[in-house]
Amino acid sequence: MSDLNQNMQNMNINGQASSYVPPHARSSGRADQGFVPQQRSYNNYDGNNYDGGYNQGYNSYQSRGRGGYQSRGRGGYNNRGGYNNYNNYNNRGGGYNNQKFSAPRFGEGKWVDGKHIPAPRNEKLELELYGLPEDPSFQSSGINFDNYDDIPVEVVGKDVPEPITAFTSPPLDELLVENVKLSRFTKPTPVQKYSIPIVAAKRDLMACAQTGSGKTGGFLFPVLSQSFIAGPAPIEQSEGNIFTSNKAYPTALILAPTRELVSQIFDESKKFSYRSWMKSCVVYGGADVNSQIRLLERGCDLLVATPGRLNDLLERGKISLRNIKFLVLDEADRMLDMGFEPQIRHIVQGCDMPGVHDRQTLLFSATFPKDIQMLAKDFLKEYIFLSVGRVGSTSENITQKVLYVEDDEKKSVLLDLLNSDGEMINGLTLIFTGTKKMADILADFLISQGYPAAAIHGDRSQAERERALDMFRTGRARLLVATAVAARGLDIPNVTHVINYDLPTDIDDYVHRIGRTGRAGNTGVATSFFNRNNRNVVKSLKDILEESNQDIPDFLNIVIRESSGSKGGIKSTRGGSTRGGRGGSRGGLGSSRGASSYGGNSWNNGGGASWGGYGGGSARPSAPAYGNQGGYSNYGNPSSSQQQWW
Ligand SMILES: Nc1ncnc2c1ncn2[C@@H]1O[C@H](COP(=O)(O)OP(=O)(O)OP(=O)(O)O)[C@@H](O)[C@H]1O
Repeated sequence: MSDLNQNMQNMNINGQASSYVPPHARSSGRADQGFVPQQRSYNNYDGNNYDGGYNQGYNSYQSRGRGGYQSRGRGGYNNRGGYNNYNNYNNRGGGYNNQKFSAPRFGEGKWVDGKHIPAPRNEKLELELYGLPEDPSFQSSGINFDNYDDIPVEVVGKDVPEPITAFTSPPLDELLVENVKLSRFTKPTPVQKYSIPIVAAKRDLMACAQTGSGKTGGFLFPVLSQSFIAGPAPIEQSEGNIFTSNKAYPTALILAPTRELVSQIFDESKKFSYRSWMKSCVVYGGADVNSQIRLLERGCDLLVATPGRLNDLLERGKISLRNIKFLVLDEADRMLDMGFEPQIRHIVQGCDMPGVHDRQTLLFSATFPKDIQMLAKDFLKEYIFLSVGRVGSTSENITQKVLYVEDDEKKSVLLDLLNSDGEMINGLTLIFTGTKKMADILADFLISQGYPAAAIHGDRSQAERERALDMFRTGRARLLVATAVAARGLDIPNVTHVINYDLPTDIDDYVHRIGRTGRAGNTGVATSFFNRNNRNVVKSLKDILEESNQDIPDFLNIVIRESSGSKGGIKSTRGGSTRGGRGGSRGGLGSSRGASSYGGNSWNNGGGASWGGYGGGSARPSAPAYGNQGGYSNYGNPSSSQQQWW
């Protein structure tokens, strides 16, 4: 890698063809011989080869239309017979009804006469849910996990509860603590340290934390724990007999932008709701709606959904939101980017969900542009704002490299990277392209060169997308070529390298893309191919590299200089010309308490969102002072164009 880097750094970027001849194109014979990728075998814990049963299991899964990643290879518990019913064991009407009508199933507890009765432990299920410690398809925390403690945290709001330092009961429910231990989580990440007591104190929360730093647990732990303690809401008589109305009445609703993300959150929720009265369901578009309805009819206490499909099911009268105690919006900025705002507003304000004072709302977002602030103003009450690290910053667990590569050299350089030491042996590599077409072309190219590659993008069917992800997770495809559809939230263990074959045009996407590696305290590498076509992000890319103490190649400065001399110049897209959502000054907040000093000025770099106006002492936050700082020019309506490249 280092030789290659040297070559790249020394490349002539003055528009002449490079003299660099990639090793694989030289007559060394490697290209002729073809590459025989080394691949670790990933067997199921029970010793069955995953390949063997995959298709059969996958198809049967599809025919049930269950949704989610059940075939993703973490033991594949729908593929093997004995456990096929585990996820179908949901009793109708959720935990409330268990007490009267249904015998609990494996791993499902019940709520009886105001008491939580957890199910007995089940060894096989635990193996399915939590895996073995050495199983690489389960994320384990890495050597830098303790470094999260050094990340500056800022908490703003009235009467902020003290953070916790360990997973203990109280404030957490005992069962949740047991499930956290089964997941081998030894201590909370910063976002979890704060979110757990904040939610326990019945407060609303708006939060932002670095990629891979445990935001999912940040909302799942407190929501599940509080629900375990409080139990389900009784169904009112006026609703009629729910056994004939076949409606689901979830207690908690989690909205997230993509099918993959909701499926992943659903999987996590099953781990942490194990043995409890809470039954999880997932619904998303692109999968058979009738199968999802049948599952909902069997009971749903925690619903993870994409906004579009949830609206559909609400319109069909299959779900009532009247019992919602917790509303979580994950990746809120991405949902707005994707044009989901009308659906979200309809779900929250236009159906039967309790009002803002009768539920708790948690909003997680990487950026805080104007429309997110509007949403927060309408959906949250006197909330606490939590930020872990600088908003939009990258984790220092990721080593970022930028190579100058002209478009027509990208394939060659990619092959070089893939052939460099250990690349195809040690971990998984995620390669991002700018377009769906390029994702297919590149995956085909890599396969033709003998590399185990799969592709995922928005034009692929749901089954194809799940299959590609599954192959990647299980290591059967060690390379996944993806569009931005895989940029956010996906938590795939053992991704050691992210390659931006095409850099994104939005620097926030860069942050999320590279955040697929270096998660949970593990280290990772992100390599980006840069050329003059990427000049729109050059300044913001340099800012990001600087902030996270990475090397800055000279060519970035050259292109910045060139561009600032040209008509219009170059501006940082960070909080400036394109999005304006990053950073953001937040004047006028009430009390402020940081776990460590936040460095004050870093919030003011962006010049984008003004986070002002929320008076600490008022019963409700007053309208944020949006500040009109000119940071939002392109932010308004990206959904249609975005979906083209997804
Ligand atoms: N307390 C913890 N101890 C150890 N590992 C943890 C802990 N909390 C979360 N993890 C693991 O860290 C990984 C990243 O967590 P998660 O996916 O929630 O990150 P995230 O902050 O939501 O990232 P992104 O911004 O990319 O969505 C997951 O594999 C999760 O299981």
